[in-house]
Amino acid sequence: MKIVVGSDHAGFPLKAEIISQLKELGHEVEDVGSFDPLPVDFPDIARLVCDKVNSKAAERGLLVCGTGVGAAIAANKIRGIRAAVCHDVHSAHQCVEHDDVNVMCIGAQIVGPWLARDLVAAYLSAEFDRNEDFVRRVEKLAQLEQSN
Ligand SMILES: O=C(CO)[C@H](O)[C@H](O)[C@H](O)COP(=O)(O)O
Repeated sequence: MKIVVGSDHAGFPLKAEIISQLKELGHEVEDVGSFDPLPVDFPDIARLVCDKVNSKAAERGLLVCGTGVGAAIAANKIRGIRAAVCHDVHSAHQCVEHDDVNVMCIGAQIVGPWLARDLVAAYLSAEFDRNEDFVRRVEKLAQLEQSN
């Protein structure tokens, strides 16, 4: 799978670990930064990741900031993006299965590298379940975007 990954300064060290894991798992990875630990604003990185997902340059996105929260807020403001902060393995796969999440956000100040590995593996191995209830709810999410 082609995965786009981005982080701010707080997520920078964990992003490097996640990229190593993705490569080990055989995924193709595009890193959109940041490329050093200097402060950078998470909305700018969220834009870069989400544009790659929306243009289908990548199938899924991963964002890492301090808590995952700012990255998720930013990503969810971009049309076509369904982002979620996931710090437990169940949410990491169910968010794809039920909600067709296309950008998962992780807080590097909240989870360690080993839990992050499990979160990433759960997220990437999950697929959207095209059950009519889930499809209808995701369509309603798109309608909410249009109504703003
Ligand atoms: O977690 C974040 C946003 O939800 C960010 O990664 C930052 O950690 C947070 O905004 C704090 O900013 P700082 O410049 O690292 O103090």
